[in-house]
Amino acid sequence: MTQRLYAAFLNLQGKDCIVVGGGTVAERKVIALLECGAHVRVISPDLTPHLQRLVCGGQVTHVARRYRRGDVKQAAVVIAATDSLDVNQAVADEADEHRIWVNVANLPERCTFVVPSVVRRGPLSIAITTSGMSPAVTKLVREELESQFGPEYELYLQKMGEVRKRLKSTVADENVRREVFRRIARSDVLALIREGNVVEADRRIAEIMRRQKLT
Ligand SMILES: C[C@@]1(CC(=O)O)c2cc3[nH]c(cc4nc(cc5[nH]c(cc(n2)[C@H]1CCC(=O)O)[C@@](C)(CC(=O)O)[C@@H]5CCC(=O)O)C(CC(=O)O)=C4CCC(=O)O)c(CCC(=O)O)c3CC(=O)O
Ligand SMILES: NC(=O)C1=CN([C@@H]2O[C@H](COP(=O)(O)OP(=O)(O)OC[C@H]3O[C@@H](n4cnc5c(N)ncnc54)[C@H](O)[C@@H]3O)[C@@H](O)[C@H]2O)C=CC1
Repeated sequence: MTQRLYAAFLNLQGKDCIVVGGGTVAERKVIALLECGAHVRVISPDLTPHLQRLVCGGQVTHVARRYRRGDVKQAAVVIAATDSLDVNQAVADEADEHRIWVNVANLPERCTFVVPSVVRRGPLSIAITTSGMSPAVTKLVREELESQFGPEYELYLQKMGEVRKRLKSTVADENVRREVFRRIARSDVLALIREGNVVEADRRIAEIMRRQKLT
């Protein structure tokens, strides 16, 4: 049976992350780390043109040589993304010794975490994994979800977040709060935002709150 993976979202803001290798796979992982505010150090004798630009722009630190034992310590996560099984294995060994979470691009069985495919719509993040069974299917599922969950989720969640914040500080009864959130979620607010009818969406939210005597 496939190993069941525990799902979690890491807060890597300001955390040091090490990526060994500077090819296309490393590039994809580096971009995803930067988008989450991580400090990234790439250890590789060469870089893709895009990684090179990130180094020139100061967004990424580059150690321009091959991996050496001793490179992997004091990092939040390590990604071994070279095209060599031996090198990636050595990186994984060192990470394991230091109990650092490690992702190994070409050895799924050595990953202590795998990188999922992610659909992002503002604060909504949907992560997908096939537990290493088929990245091609993972990508396909992402594309399907992207067509299902459109850009309207960003504004919708912003509004839900505002209502939630307001009610948490003004309505003491948790059951009342839960009922309001449930009603908004089951209403046509999302559909109205999708149609671009934001004024009507706001009106609908206000109406639901009024019915609960909250405004
Ligand atoms: C275990 C894992 C480790 C990890 O990297 O975390 C892993 C491992 C491997 N991937 C391989 C191949 C491909 N990977 C992709 C794409 C992605 N791979 C990603 C994650 C993962 N890949 C982790 C498990 C994810 C899960 O559990 O589902 C994604 C989701 C995230 C990301 O990398 O950012 C990103 C999709 C981004 C998107 O949404 O588009 C494509 C598609 C393409 O390129 O078009 C292909 C070719 C098609 C195919 O092989 O299916 C190979 C074989 C190489 C070979 O054949 O030798 C290995 C090694 C092996 O399996 O041995
Ligand atoms: N996990 C994933 O999502 C995927 C993984 N892969 C696998 O990942 C591996 C990497 O793929 P690509 O990025 O396309 O390869 P690539 O050939 O584009 O890049 C390899 C990089 O590793 C560097 N490298 C080699 N030896 C090194 C060392 N000793 N120290 C530091 N850096 C070193 C190279 O200089 C190069 O920058 C391959 O084995 C490939 O099969 C492929 C597709 C997807």
